[in-house]
Amino acid sequence: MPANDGTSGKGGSPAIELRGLSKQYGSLRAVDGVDLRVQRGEIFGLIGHNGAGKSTLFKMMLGLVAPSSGEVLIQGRPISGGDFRAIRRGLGYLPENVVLYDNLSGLETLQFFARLKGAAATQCQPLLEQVGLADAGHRPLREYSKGMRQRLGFAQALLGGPQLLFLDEPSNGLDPQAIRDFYRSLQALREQGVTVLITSHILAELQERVDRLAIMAAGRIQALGTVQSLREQQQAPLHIELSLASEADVLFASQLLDKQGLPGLGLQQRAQDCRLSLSCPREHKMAALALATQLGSRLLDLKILEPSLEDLFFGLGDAARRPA
Ligand SMILES: Nc1ncnc2c1ncn2[C@@H]1O[C@H](COP(=O)(O)OP(=O)(O)OP(=O)(O)O)[C@@H](O)[C@H]1O
Repeated sequence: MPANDGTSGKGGSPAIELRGLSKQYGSLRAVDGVDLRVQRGEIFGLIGHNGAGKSTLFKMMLGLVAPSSGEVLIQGRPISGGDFRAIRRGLGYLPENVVLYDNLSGLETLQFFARLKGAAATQCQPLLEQVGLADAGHRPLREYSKGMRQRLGFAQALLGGPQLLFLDEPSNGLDPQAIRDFYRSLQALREQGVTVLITSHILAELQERVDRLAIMAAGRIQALGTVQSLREQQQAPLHIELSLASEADVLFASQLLDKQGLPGLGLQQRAQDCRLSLSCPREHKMAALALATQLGSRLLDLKILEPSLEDLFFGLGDAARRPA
């Protein structure tokens, strides 16, 4: 494992350990030699292009798809071993596409899944309340919106109080308030020591909410770490945005910055709203700020923006792209 992957370094067996995990479908290598450790109590994000192998990786970790080679250990125990059923009982899974029966009510649906999972039926009503469906529990699912179905799917994943949660695009169809509530409940679970693996294509949503993440492409992990460690690994430039008093000041500022010739400084003038954006290598941040202070009263405001997860994803270039 790379040293700079932001691993928390907590003791004990990792919640999940993958060793050389691969899955071959005919001539397609859907997952290709993945090594990974996720620590207990981590919220771990998995991102990547369509078909990168995220769901297949999830299904192998859940024991739903047999690996072609490699090994999955859950809390130090192999998922394929004799205690498979006991291990599975400690896992919660929200699949990408939840299959639900339209004629059952929300409560009946949860009770059905509780029976399958061997969980107490008394958990169902409190779980409906937890996901904001208390008032809809007796309505048939054919009357549920997409977001309500997704919330019910989340409640289903929480049945039995799992210590490990696998959530495949859980915020799909949720409105902004529901997304916020959903991530708050993930934080609460994390504080109780629950480990959460989550996939999403909405990178801005994951950026501030995961402890670490892996970027997958073509079945492989291309980058791994905290968002900050990925910024450092990639040496991703910062964005500095200057607001100036007039168009003439924009010109003055860009000439001043140009004259200093700091290497790698990308200048973009937006004269129409008196802004100047710089893409600035990290090591020149202080020099660029020192230059900005020379602008005196011409400078009205200054913002420093760290590269977003989306910037980092696209910064990987071909390594993050879907094979043609
Ligand atoms: N049962 C299967 N049989 C054959 N190929 C499969 C099977 N399941 C997945 N694949 C292929 O494996 C690759 C990885 O698929 P997977 O669903 O894991 O990707 P993903 O990263 O979850 O994609 P998405 O973001 O679109 O959900 C894809 O090329 C897919 O077509």
